[in-house]
Amino acid sequence: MPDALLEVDDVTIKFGGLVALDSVSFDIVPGEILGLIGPNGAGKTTCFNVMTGVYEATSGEVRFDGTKLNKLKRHQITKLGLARTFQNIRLFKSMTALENVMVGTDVHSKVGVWDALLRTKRFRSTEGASRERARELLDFVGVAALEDELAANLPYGDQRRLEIARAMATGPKLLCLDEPAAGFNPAEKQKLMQLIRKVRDDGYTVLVIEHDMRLVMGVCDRIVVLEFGKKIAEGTPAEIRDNPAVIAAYLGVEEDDDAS
Ligand SMILES: Nc1ncnc2c1ncn2[C@@H]1O[C@H](COP(=O)(O)OP(=O)(O)OP(=O)(O)O)[C@@H](O)[C@H]1O
Repeated sequence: MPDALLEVDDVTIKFGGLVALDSVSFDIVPGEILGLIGPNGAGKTTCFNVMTGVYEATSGEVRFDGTKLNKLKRHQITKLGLARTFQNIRLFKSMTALENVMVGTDVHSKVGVWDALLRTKRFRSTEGASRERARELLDFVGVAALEDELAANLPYGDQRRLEIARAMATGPKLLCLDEPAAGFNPAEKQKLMQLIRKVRDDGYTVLVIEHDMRLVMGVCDRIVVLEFGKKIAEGTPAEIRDNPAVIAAYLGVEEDDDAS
């Protein structure tokens, strides 16, 4: 396996008496689509949050591209190359689709406030490049025709796609999608699977948290399964599908429950 892009190394997170993550370790390698799954309350979002700087690990560490993330702020983590979308869409609703994506491209911009106020040459050329990149990304996710629409007016599925474009605009090495299929019908899920594969084929590494098993099994190269804050399995979709501990976790029965 190539060197890991992201390493979750023996991470524990406690909220008071509750252990939300219990000595969890796994790697994400460049170019893969990794799925993080588990029943409600298993710790998936907590895991996402520790990777993206929302929470700090109680013990253990997360390394991204060799850099320890524990003490970094969210924007510093974004600059390192880790971007995410949210379970509940968080677009700038009163900005257009294009503007939403341009905001993402600003992460690496060297343009300062004075450049913007005075509309300097540097500002104009950066703005032009940013607009062009944003257009490419809108086209990539399939919402190019809606670039001038306010984000709030986009159909739900297109808002989700726009969020992915905005996250991609930050130029991430790792793109983390938090329940991207939430609220989708089967046809939209199918389109989303194609988009996730296309994102990976374009050179990105992808982490997906998702409840929809068909989507996870259909799109992921590897899957990590959490239950009650612990990693209970890791493997290919076929391995996970047949894993007794995973089946038991999803059926809500004990592994050693002999039903006698
Ligand atoms: N900020 C917090 N303070 C206290 N407890 C928390 C906090 N965040 C998460 N938890 C708890 O940690 C546990 C794991 O929650 P988490 O949201 O990570 O699970 P999940 O697998 O993402 O669940 P779901 O699929 O329902 O989103 C839960 O018991 C939850 O109540």
